[in-house]
Amino acid sequence: MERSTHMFRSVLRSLSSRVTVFQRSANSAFFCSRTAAMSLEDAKRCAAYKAVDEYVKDNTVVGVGSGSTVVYAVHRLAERVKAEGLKLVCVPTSFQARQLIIEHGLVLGDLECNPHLDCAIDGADEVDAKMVLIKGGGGCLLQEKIVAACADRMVVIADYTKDSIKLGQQYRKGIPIEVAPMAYVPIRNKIETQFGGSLKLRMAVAKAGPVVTDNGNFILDWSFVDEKEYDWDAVNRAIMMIPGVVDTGLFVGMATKAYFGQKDGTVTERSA
Ligand SMILES: O=C[C@H](O)[C@H](O)[C@H](O)COP(=O)(O)O
Repeated sequence: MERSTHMFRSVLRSLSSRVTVFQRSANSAFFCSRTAAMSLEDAKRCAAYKAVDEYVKDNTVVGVGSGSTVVYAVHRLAERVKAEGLKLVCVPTSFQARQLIIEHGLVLGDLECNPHLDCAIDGADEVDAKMVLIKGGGGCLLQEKIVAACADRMVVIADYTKDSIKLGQQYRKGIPIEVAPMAYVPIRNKIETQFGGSLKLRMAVAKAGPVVTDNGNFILDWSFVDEKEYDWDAVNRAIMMIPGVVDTGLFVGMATKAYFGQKDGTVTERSA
């Protein structure tokens, strides 16, 4: 009995050092307050809430990205729709995003009915100083790139671990490349010969064999050469020319704004 009371008190103590992450200000906007123990999840949430509050307006079409940070953006979209009566149409970038939109009671759109978006909000695996992104850690790069290309602006939401000067500084899993299954070996060989480094076929975790994307393709993760200075725009274009390559996780010249949630509850910004 004494032991469980002690455990309950220590859980309460640890929670109370962290709960004041969000407060509602007088004008009902949310902001992050600083606490001693901001977690990575708190940092993601701060960035996501700020982006949604600053970029999403009434009567607009919003692209909903994929991954763990986007979950917070969808929470905030749902909160604002409820509180402010915003009229939004949400276009998903993956099966995960589609489920999030439906679960939160948001209006689901698609590119057939909504080919023009006002803004796309998405996470990233890494963002460099020039706003070149690596995306596709969750295998959703193809639809993410298509949706972002249909939006007036692409806004990135991320925690501080995604913020880099140079690609590869933070994200060590390589650049994801979505490929037609039959072509993965010749594509792997061509990229290794032309640009160096090595490519690995991404394997599934709770399934035997490779990861199969929402589009029925495979993913190659390219560990490029750290010491080399790559022109990512040129590299992206060259890889896209290889038959069988469906798309790359290199997003060059697409994102206009990035929000990075920090350890101390602040959010830093970068613009293209
Ligand atoms: O395929 C996944 C997407 O590109 C994600 O946006 C990216 O992996 C970042 O995800 P997270 O917010 O979970 O770090």
